Amino acid sequence: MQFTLKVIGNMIMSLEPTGEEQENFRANFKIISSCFASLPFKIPGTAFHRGLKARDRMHAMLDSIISDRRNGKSVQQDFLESLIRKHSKNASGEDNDDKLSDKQLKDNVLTLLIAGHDTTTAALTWLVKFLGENPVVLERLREEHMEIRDKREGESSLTWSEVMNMPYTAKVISETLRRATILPWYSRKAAQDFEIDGYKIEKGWSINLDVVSIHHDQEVFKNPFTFDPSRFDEPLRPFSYLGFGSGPRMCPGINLAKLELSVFIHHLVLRYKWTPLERDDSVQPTLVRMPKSKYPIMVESL
Ligand code: HEM
Repeated sequence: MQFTLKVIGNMIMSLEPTGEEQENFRANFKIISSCFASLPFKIPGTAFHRGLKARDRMHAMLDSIISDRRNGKSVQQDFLESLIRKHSKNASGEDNDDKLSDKQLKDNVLTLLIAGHDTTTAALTWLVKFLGENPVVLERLREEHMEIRDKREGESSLTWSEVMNMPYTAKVISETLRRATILPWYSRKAAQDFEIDGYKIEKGWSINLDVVSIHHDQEVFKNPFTFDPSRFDEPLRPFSYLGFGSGPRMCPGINLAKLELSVFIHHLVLRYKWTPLERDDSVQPTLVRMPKSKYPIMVESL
């Protein structure tokens, strides 16, 4: 979905939503995303090599954007601006030890774009699919948003306090992330030797969590394959829901992602109805779980 790249590109670095810069950016971004989990062979012709070349082109674009910001040619109020002003090394080199070099700065921007784009795109796609398949949930969700709209005075847009007060929407988002499990695994390093189900794990080993199984554990989630946001009415057992991970490495984009999803839901359910064009439940076996068909739909105004 181009929508999420436009939103995140705009928030992080005020990228124009259309035009040549956005097109180049999107083309390179697509190459990087598609070879993200490829084997690391730096040999021309491999996906990894293509990814490195695309990253270099992205760095060159960022170099020119950063230089325009530093010499005052472009002034913005975005994440990149605060990285440049507050967190990057200055030319004098004084008091710079805890600041980012330009390469680190560019890598941070790319990390946020990559980590924040495909995940949110997948979440939106699953959301549309689950809502389409669960008309009762969709109706209740629509009621919540109609109430918000009806209470609003005049033509004003969605406000921050409205977004913060969407209890059913928050449960729908959590249930979407549970059922879909956008990131099916991620790893941790064992801090000490331990044993689990008879398997010995040694300190320092990398452990992959099987989040799909955790999210479909019958003991925690009754009828785990049913889409049921009311599961989140009561607090769950700790570590049984890991839609955004947990602990110090938990997703730092959690609030941005929830905001994007809530705003999208608001406009989607108030304005549109949709029907799927393909019925295929298989999941694309990539790092970010996505319906294989990308879930094409036909959309009509309500
Ligand atoms: C629905 C959308 C999203 C989902 C489902 C999601 C999910 C996750 C998960 C499961 C992790 C691993 C957490 C862990 O190891 O405990 C993660 C890490 C991360 N996410 Fe997200 N994420 C989303 C959106 C975003 C956005 C919008 C951004 C940034 C703009 C972002 C940036 C990151 C980064 C940088 C990490 C690595 C954190 C670290 O290793 O310290 N994510 N995300």
